[in-house]
Amino acid sequence: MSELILASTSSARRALMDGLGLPYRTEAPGVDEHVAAGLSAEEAVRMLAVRKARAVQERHPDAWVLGADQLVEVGHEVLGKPQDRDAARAQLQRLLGQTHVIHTAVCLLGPGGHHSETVEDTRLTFFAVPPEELERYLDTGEWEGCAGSYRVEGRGQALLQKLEGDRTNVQGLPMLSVVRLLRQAGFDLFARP
Ligand SMILES: Nc1nc2c(ncn2[C@@H]2O[C@H](COP(=O)(O)OP(=O)(O)OP(=O)(O)O)[C@@H](O)[C@H]2O)c(=O)[nH]1
Repeated sequence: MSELILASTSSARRALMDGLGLPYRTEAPGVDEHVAAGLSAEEAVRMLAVRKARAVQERHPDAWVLGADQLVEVGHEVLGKPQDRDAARAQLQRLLGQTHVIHTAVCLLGPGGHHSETVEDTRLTFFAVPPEELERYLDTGEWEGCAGSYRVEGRGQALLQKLEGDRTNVQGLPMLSVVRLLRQAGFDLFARP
């Protein structure tokens, strides 16, 4: 198989791919992540995952390229990555005591016009915790770089009352789906190095 590129700057996505053990490298997609207003969260993440993968594939047309994007949906609001602590506080105040959905899209592009994609949802319910506990969680800094301002594999799991779906999907890549897309594309996941 020609090389596999993860079109991502996300350390969490890199950690998940490292766990799979396939040879790959990362490259920043370098795309504008704005999408038209009025798109559903699922439409937006799908569009952005394809946009990221295509941007890298244009630079490396013979490679396999995996792109991903994630948004948090709570009620009718869609949340991305917070810009600062105050934005992270506002996001978490919206999530505490509620159920929200993480939508993560992945897109696999390959030689010969291969294009496969999927969107996975994970539902999470958070405990309602007092403001002082929220401030202590913000002090961990886990909000930085995370859609929804928490890390499900870190101290954020102390906020978690219920999780329905693929936990890795919350971290940034739905690994059950990533494995399925790679196998369907013909990858040997235990190839000799
Ligand atoms: N470690 C961790 N990261 C999370 C969690 N929830 C969301 N994230 C990260 O939040 C980010 C979602 O924003 P995106 O716009 O999809 O991705 P990004 O960080 O800009 O990275 P790119 O792939 O380069 O676009 C990703 O990096 C996810 O890995 C979590 O529970 N744990």
